[in-house]
Amino acid sequence: MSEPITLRRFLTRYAEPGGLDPNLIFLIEDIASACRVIGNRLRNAAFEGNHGLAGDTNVQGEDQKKLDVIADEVFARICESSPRLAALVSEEREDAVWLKEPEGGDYLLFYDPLDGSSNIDVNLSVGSIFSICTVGTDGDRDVLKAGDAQHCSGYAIYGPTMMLVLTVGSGVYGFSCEYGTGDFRLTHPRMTIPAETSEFAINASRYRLWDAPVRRYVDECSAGMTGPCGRDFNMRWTASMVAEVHRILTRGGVFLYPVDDGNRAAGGKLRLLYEASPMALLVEQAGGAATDGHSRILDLQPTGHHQRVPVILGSANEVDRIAQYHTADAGSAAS
Ligand SMILES: O=P(O)(O)OC[C@H]1O[C@](O)(COP(=O)(O)O)[C@@H](O)[C@@H]1O
Ligand SMILES: [Mg+2]
Ligand SMILES: [Mg+2]
Repeated sequence: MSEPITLRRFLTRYAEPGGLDPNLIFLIEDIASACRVIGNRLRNAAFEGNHGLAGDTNVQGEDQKKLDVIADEVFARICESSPRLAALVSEEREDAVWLKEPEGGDYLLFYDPLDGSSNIDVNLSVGSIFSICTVGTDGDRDVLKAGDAQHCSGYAIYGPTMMLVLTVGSGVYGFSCEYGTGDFRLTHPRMTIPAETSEFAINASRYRLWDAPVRRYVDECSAGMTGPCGRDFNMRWTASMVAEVHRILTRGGVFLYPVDDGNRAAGGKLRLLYEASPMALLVEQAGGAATDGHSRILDLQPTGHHQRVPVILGSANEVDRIAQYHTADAGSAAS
């Protein structure tokens, strides 16, 4: 039997023809260790009294779960000693945490320590999302990086199998955590998203709040065989972006968290730096597409750490169709 491809073996031998920077490998391995620890803390949460609210709100005014706080601390504790990591930028912290005086080529780590945390208490899949960029020049403390500047992005999914899924800019690879050894082993090489799909994911309870292009898309999908699509669609909503993206990377589909009348003032629901950009890189690397309805997500220039944006991602043909509906709607509003 051939030797298993562990995460380390993949990163050192296969991830990039010329070899990845060893300091990037150290950082990705630190992230994997943090995710392994978070997975264990989730598994033992009931015994350790870690279900429920922390009793505080985060910078965005959201109630923090105890495990949001724990996962954030685990990420920081394990990754902060990574060589050449200059700053941590967390969804749960108001400001970037600078670990050293930044030098050109140092790394910046962006993370959502626990995504989909409303699912913890009901024991459904949650995840952690991460993204890595570099410092431009010595002393540069700018962390507002556009998605195209990412060197690596990925997520851990804490589901029936714990997995780490990542891209270092050339394809998407999934590693399953082996029970017992804790090793992440390559089980899903070159994950790809089919261009066509008949499955969509959206929080349909917000129907009354949606803009016309989103309603049009969902109405057409819901009309199935009798509508303009000429085929039936399936719908899924887990309320955990990691789980939705993982499903899309596995069997295709489209995910929408659009701007609507309920979240327009905030700019949308999902965060650009910790959720939209990392997932958009993965989705594009798997052959899919990601837009805010008007622009490619990876082209968006952040204006703030915790900026929120509309997100539509997944199978390329469906994402294109939804983007066309937005263009047509903007055109008719202008005329
Ligand atoms: O509550 P809703 O409208 O279903 O929103 C669910 C969305 O919010 C999120 O849970 C936000 O992430 P956090 O749990 O990190 O705040 C996404 O994972 C998910 O797609
Ligand atoms: Mg999240
Ligand atoms: Mg979160």
